[in-house]
This record gives sequence, C-alpha cells and structure tokens, in this order.
Amino acid sequence: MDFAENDDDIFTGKEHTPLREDAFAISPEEKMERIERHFAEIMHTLGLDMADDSLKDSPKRVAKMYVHEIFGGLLPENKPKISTFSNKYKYRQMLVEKDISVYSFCEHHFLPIIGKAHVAYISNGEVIGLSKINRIVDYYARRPQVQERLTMQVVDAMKEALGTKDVACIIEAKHLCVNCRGIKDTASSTITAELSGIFRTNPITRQEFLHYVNIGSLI
Ligand SMILES: Nc1nc2c(ncn2[C@@H]2O[C@H](COP(=O)(O)OP(=O)(O)OP(=O)(O)O)[C@@H](O)[C@H]2O)c(=O)[nH]1
Ligand SMILES: [Zn+2]
Repeated sequence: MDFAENDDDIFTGKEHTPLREDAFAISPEEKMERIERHFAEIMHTLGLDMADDSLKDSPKRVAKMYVHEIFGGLLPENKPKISTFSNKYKYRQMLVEKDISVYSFCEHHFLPIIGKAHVAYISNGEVIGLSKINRIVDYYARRPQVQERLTMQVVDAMKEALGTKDVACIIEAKHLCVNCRGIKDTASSTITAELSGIFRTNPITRQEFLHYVNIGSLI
C-alpha cells in the first residue's frame, strides 16, 4: 500500500494539525518571501542593525529553515512514501524501533522539543521497512507541535500504513520552553504514550514493550 496516496489527510483535519483551509494557497517560495520580510521586521524591531554582515541574511536563513527544514512536515509533498511488504516469514511477535531521534518545535513558544520516540507494532500480515518508521516520526515532528498530538499522529500513520490496530508509541522529550525560559526547570522531561489495540488491552504485551524501551534512561 502506498501511504502517500492519502496526501489529502492534511486538508481533512484527520491529521489533527490545526491548519487553515487555504494553508496551501501560496507556494513554498511565496511563504519564504513573506517569512523573510516579517522576520526582518522582528529583528529590526528588536533594535538589531540589519546592515551588519552577519545579520543581514538571517531573515532569509530563517525563512528557508522554517519552510523546508524544521517545519517541512507542513508540506504534504514531504509525507514519506511508505511501501509495506507481506510478512512471508510469518514473524508474529512485536517489532520495536526504539530511540528514534525527535526534533520538534513547541507550538506555543516555537522552541525545540528534543527527545526519543519508541514505536512498536505487531504485524497483521504486512511489515514495514524499519527506516520508514523513523521517517514517519520525523515528518510529524517537523511541525509546530504539542507532544500529545505528535504521539497520536505517529500511531495513526502506522495503523494506516500497516492495516493493524496493534501499534504503540512512547515519546520522552525535553521542552526547551520549560527548560530554558519560564519556569527554567532544566531537569524535567515529558513522557507521552499512545497505546492501541493489544498494547492497550493486554498488560503482558504492554509490559513487554515497556521492558524493551526501558523508559527512564532515554535522554
Ligand atoms: N500539554 C502540552 N503543553 C505544552 C507542550 N509544550 C509546551 N507546553 C505548555 O504550553 C503552555 C502554554 O502556557 P501559557 O500560560 O499560555 O504560556 P506561558 O505564559 O509562556 O507559560 P509558561 O511556560 O508557564 O511561562 C505552557 O505551560 C507550556 O509548558 C506540549 O507538548 N503539551
Ligand atoms: Zn512551549
């Protein structure tokens, strides 16, 4: 199954990211031009000398970074193409892709969320290439996010790609908006878990997953 067939999910709200209906009415190039202009205004307002040779290209750098790098998961064309294979070898146990790097951005402060995701599933006849699990996490991370939504989006995408309900995702991450400003608690981190199918209903399966990912020593 080609997961990227469902590019319109981003429009229907199925992916839950709060986007306007006209989010894609302007091209990525136009988005970069507008962000460059607005970011230059922010820097100017802060009193920075925009003629300084180190600062003058920063609005352009930020615009490119927003549209194509850290928020590249807002562009449906970046949705990973997920091909699955049939489970010919009849592996019936859990598969865990652990310690997947998460680089996301808090939608309240636009500061980094840095951590690890652990994703597990039990095959219902299809298997997925391992790297595609990392790609799914990366795609949904590269948006302004809350950690709860990111965790659920990863599980939804895996369920859709694999045609199974037996999927789980745990994310443990540090939110720089908590660590480096506001309350400035550098020690705390946030854990979210979305457990679906047998991971929710069977405590032994859930325990096996938790055992493999050894929660508490992730970062
Ligand atoms: N539930 C949830 N909250 C988040 C996440 N990332 C950041 N936040 C919180 O979002 C909240 C925004 O709260 P506000 O009171 O509107 O913002 P603020 O005045 O800057 O809050 P402080 O961080 O407490 O200074 C803060 O408590 C953040 O810690 C997340 O992924 N999930
Ligand atoms: Zn924040």
